[in-house]
Amino acid sequence: MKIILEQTGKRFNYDWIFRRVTATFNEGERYAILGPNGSGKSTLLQVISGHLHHNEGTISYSTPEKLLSPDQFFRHCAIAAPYLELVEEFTLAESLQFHLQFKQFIPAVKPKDAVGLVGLEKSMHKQIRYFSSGMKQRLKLALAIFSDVPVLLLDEPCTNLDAAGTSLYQQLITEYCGNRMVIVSSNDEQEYFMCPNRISIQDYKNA
Ligand SMILES: Nc1ncnc2c1ncn2[C@@H]1O[C@H](COP(=O)(O)OP(=O)(O)OP(=O)(O)O)[C@@H](O)[C@H]1O
Repeated sequence: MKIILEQTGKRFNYDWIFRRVTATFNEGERYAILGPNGSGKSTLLQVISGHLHHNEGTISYSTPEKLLSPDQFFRHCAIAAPYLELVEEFTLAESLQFHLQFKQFIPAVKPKDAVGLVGLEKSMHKQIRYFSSGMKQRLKLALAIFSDVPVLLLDEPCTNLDAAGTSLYQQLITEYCGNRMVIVSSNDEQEYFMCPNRISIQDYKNA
């Protein structure tokens, strides 16, 4: 999978959040989008994911075989982000079952083992509405990182995690991301420790 942004810009009303972003995201590489609070990291990640439309420039998605239309890209990526909510009425078991209808897990992770890998085995039949914020985040990370897709998009992945949760996140990235493309939006080094490629959103302000 390759994602190419050319002269891409996004505005909300009359405010340009970023302009003229030209970047290539290559198969298997890891990228961090960096910048202070409110600078537009999350907006850029949402534009890349297709959740938000850009206002100028282009974004293209391609596999080695073909060009994908933007509405096909979601099948090839998994996202963990604070604004993507879990279904509160589901139990953990139901959440897992629901997710697996759309995206299978990587061969290294059997669905029955996934919950234990993120320390939630005791909550299998608890409704998500009764999960703590850190438990919800562990589940979001599991659903994204274990999904068998070539692109992982992670927005502030350690939000609400304690120190043990943060080291679990780092372990999951190290053990399960393999050769997949990972793009992290963050201002915390612990979240983007694995990303040699760094994009500063500040470079695209007032451009
Ligand atoms: N739906 C929206 N309508 C109008 N403005 C928005 C909307 N979403 C975000 N913004 C604005 O866009 C700017 C960038 O927000 P964004 O969430 O991308 O920043 P961020 O760099 O991810 O911040 P943080 O580090 O605090 O998460 C902010 O000024 C924000 O108020």
